[in-house]
Amino acid sequence: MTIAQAVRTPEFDAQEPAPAGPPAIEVLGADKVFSTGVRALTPIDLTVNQGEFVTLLGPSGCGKSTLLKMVANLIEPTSGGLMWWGRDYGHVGEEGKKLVFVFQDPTLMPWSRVRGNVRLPLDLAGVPKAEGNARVDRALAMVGLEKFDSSYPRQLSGGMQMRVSIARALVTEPNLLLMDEPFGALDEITRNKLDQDLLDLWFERKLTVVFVTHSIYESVFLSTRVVVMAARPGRVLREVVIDEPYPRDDAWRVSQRFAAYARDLQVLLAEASVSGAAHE
Ligand SMILES: Nc1ncnc2c1ncn2[C@@H]1O[C@H](COP(=O)(O)OP(=O)(O)OP(=O)(O)O)[C@@H](O)[C@H]1O
Repeated sequence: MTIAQAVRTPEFDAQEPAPAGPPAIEVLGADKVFSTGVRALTPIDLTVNQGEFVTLLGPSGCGKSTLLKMVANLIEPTSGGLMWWGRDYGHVGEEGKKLVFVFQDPTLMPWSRVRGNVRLPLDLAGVPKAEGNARVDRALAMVGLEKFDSSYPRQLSGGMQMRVSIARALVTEPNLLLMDEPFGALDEITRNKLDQDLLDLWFERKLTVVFVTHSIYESVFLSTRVVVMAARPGRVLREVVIDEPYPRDDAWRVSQRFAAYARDLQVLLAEASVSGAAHE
């Protein structure tokens, strides 16, 4: 019996199938061996359905970012493959299907005001100015920065800069948001606030999100499903459905069910570390 099985709570066993939207992303036996010889991922099978909020949780080096970058088509699998909305990557963009990647570092242009930073993807795509400005206004309102459109990045806090980065992603009107530890560098209060705002945005706009984090609490707060990964070699250890209705708020953070999920994931992460060490 594994440690995780030994302490499993009722919540843990009461797993329901993931939300039933059609697949947005299918990872089909995709693995990754880098040219250095490092095997970052063993073959992964994972489906993210439309409308889900899926979090990849695991110890450092377990391949979370590698998997997310494969989903973003920023790196190719060594073998196996992926499908985006049931088709290959060459068809992304058809029928209005778009994905966008948000990094931990907001990577803003320091010489450009907030409005210019958010408008960048539209300028690159040749969107006419009037339409672009209207879309920038909408994106800034979504992240609560409409009064800061003339500020420079250096005039903003770290949390506000991250909001600009999210607005720059939303201005492209994506269906799928891929986020690699977007709030990892922020203090806990700012992080909780941004988690709440992101969740509200996801809920209202019916987005699909794949989110990478080290934080158990963040994963329980946000996710419809947590994919726990283990290292050396990187693999999926377990998927846990967080069976809690939305919208979620601070009452969820302090509930007993939240604590039970967090405890179960803590045990699973301990198992992930032990089994990772066993592979060394
Ligand atoms: N471009 C690369 N070339 C060679 N090895 C790489 C490359 N990118 C990642 N790796 C290795 O692949 C493994 C998985 O890395 P990855 O960054 O995906 O893990 P992670 O779970 O996201 O880690 P962290 O939580 O620390 O960001 C690590 O051993 C890492 O050193």
